[in-house]
Amino acid sequence: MTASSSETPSNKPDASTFIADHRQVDRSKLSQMYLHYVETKDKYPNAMLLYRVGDFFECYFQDAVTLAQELELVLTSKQAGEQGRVAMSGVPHHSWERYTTLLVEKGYAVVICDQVEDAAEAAGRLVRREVTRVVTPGTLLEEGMLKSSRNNYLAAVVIAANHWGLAYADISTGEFLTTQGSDLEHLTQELMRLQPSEVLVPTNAPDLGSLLRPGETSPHLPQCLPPSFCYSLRSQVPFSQAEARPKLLQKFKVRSLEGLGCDHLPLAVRAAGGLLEYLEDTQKENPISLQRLRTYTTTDYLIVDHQTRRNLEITQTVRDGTFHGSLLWALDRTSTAMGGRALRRWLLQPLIDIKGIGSRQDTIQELVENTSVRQDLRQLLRQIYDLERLTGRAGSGTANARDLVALADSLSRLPELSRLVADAHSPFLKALQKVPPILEELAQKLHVHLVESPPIHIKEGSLIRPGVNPQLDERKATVEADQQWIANLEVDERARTGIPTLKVGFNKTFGYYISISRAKADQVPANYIRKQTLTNEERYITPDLKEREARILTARDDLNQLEYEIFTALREEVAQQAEVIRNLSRAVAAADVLCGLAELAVQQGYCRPEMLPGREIAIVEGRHPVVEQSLPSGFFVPNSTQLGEEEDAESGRHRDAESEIFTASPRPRIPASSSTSPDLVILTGPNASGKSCYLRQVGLIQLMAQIGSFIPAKFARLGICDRIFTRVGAVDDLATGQSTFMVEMNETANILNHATSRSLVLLDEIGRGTATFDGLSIAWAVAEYLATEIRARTIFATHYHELNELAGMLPNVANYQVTVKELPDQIIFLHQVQPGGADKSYGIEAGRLAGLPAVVIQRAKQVMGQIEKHSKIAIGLKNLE
Ligand SMILES: Nc1ncnc2c1ncn2[C@@H]1O[C@H](COP(=O)(O)OP(=O)(O)OP(=O)(O)O)[C@@H](O)[C@H]1O
Repeated sequence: MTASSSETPSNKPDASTFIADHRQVDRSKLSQMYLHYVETKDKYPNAMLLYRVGDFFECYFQDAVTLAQELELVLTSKQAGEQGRVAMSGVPHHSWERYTTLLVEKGYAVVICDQVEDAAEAAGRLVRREVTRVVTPGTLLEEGMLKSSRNNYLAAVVIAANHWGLAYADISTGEFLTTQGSDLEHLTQELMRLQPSEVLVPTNAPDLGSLLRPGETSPHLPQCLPPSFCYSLRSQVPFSQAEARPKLLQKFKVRSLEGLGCDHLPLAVRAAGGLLEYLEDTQKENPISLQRLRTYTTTDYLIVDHQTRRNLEITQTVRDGTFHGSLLWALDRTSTAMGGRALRRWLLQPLIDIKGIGSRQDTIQELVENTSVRQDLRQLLRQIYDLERLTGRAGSGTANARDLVALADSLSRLPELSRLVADAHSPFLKALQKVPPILEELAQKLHVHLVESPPIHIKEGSLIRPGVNPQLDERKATVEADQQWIANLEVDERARTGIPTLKVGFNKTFGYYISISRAKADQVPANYIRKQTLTNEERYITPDLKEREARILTARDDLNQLEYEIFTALREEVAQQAEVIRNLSRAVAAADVLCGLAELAVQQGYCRPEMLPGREIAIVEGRHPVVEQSLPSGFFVPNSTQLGEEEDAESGRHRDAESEIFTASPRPRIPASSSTSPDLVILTGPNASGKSCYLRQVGLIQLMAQIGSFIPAKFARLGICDRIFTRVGAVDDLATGQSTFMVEMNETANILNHATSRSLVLLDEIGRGTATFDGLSIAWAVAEYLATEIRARTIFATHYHELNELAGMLPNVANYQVTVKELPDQIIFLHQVQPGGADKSYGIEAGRLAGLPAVVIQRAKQVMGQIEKHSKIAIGLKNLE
């Protein structure tokens, strides 16, 4: 890619020969255009200013240097009046989206200063240019800049002491939510869930307007904000109650914020108001159509902290951060982009409301039972484009004609969709039964007006069908007649002049011309006016030809303008219906997720779990949803789980775990243990036997159940969890300078401080990062605390067999082991979870299989024999001392 210039650039830039900082110039010596550039740059000192000059967007001064460095473009220089040469780099104007995407991905804000009038209109004076858009990571709209599979969130936070407000919006889909909380840790967790592309923070920093790229720090950034996001430092004024409240009232045309649910939440209001102001500031004349603000509470959902989401590999794997191998990968059978995004949102925010879960389950069940509706629905959904984002682009005036055609195609599928589910009785299918007639009319109108395959550019005509607008048709007919006259000219003039090689051509500089080979130049008629001489030909014009040309060009401009006006009026009509389209899109997205989950349930043989308000977690023949799909069919060994004694709803007493579900019902029994429904299970077994897999399987099944999905099991009764915690093999957190052991202890402390009897706690080893006895002691105390003080449902996988003794001391603790079959010189992994504790760890055997030298293995066995003989670890009861 080479840099551009309407002037000739110097080929070898030499930093000493040009100015690369706009603050160093003598403005009185700048030519008009550069003065305007510098003045615009003053307003956006922290953004990259892309300045339209003819067919290019150019950057000057420091932005030119950055642009060239970041995008590997040529850095050159340009004469900027008497001031001399200034650094310059640029990109072709039609590829601004691509280059802007790259810059935004690198964490830059990009200001687009476009020409807002034609160079011809300017007639010699400086062409009028204006900032038409400020593009930042959180304010992307263009299709090419966004990932279809995930939302692109812009967040805003307001922090006051230990309280916080958080608002977030995806301006491409219109989603807009706000909340408020009182523990800064919860704010961090919400941000980690959302993974916003940009976070607005009100500060009194001197460098307001700057965008901190991920990892960059500022003393003005509150400590609780994770460093992995882009932060925009904003003025505090729009985030004040005095500014934010009226802004929301005005935006949503309401008299009070009560209807939006945030009247009593001042911090939520301030965050939302500040976010709106930012959108106005960056979008300039493109209005953003947001959905009505919704207020939510984090405790309305199952709380899954970032660590747990990571450990359970919900959206990406721990090992290499890939989508492939994650839970989302295993579950996603959606057919639309909207459904894909919704499934991701659901997985990151499972429910705790049994009724809500039940509605989703009912819909899945109906689709599981009705194969033909399910298949037809999937087929139809595949033909529906991204209605949410298409509507978003229509609303903000960035949609092109292709977008509107795609929108019309999708809208016209909706009646078919509604007919398909006409007899359905589950809630999410019923939501599709009524398509507002206005949407059918809109689709019809768009189809009638727009050609089937319009071009991308909307100002160059060929968008509107004939018969739509008489004025347009009339002008088209005139242009066509003139074009036909020109087309005939070649034939007529050849006959008239007797020159068979005479041609009529067109180029941008001269317009239409008649070309004749130089050898025949003496035969040209008298009315030909010579315009250009080339090596082999002469080019002429005639007054008639020029007259037609002028008519064609003017008529074509008018025509294009008229088409553009008709198009923008259509786009405006779509924008007017944004709310209606988006409501339906949400219903389509939800139905798509559930249809995909139904398909998955059928393909993989999932069951509908019974969801209960109690504490029981009973899973019969459960499977790990991801590992199962990665293994050949039938290879995965199912395992059952029984945790948490169920409380008798009326008396609140614990019911006997041997009650009806496992005795009276013909359902398979889960393994019996000392406690048939323990709160805490100590899980032992050799390396690679399947402990981690089992542990995660239980967490994933619970999480899947709470998004309303069917689950990989034969049968399950699951009490609703308030939180899921995991602690899984730690990795050094080098970024924060914490050792493996400290990370492990921090995570364990977090669990012990926040878990409740309604939580599910999954611990994969504790205390391995320190001396054996320290580690064992901590592990023991943690298990004991969880079982007796918190009574959280816990599975504790460990190599410390000593912990098996706990089961003999505490009634709500049981031992499970993952079994292996021992042959003389090998171990066969059965992957079966059985009651009882393993008494052998096979660690030395694992070392042998891994290829440790025989002499080392031999010596290890000898040492172990000695330790076993001499060491008797005294493990006592609490009141031992
Ligand atoms: N139930 C199962 N059915 C079939 N294969 C399984 C099952 N459970 C685990 N596996 C396989 O065994 C491998 C090892 O399992 P996992 O990592 O859970 O072992 P582990 O006991 O936690 O080992 P370590 O103690 O070394 O961490 C998994 O990668 C998986 O492929």
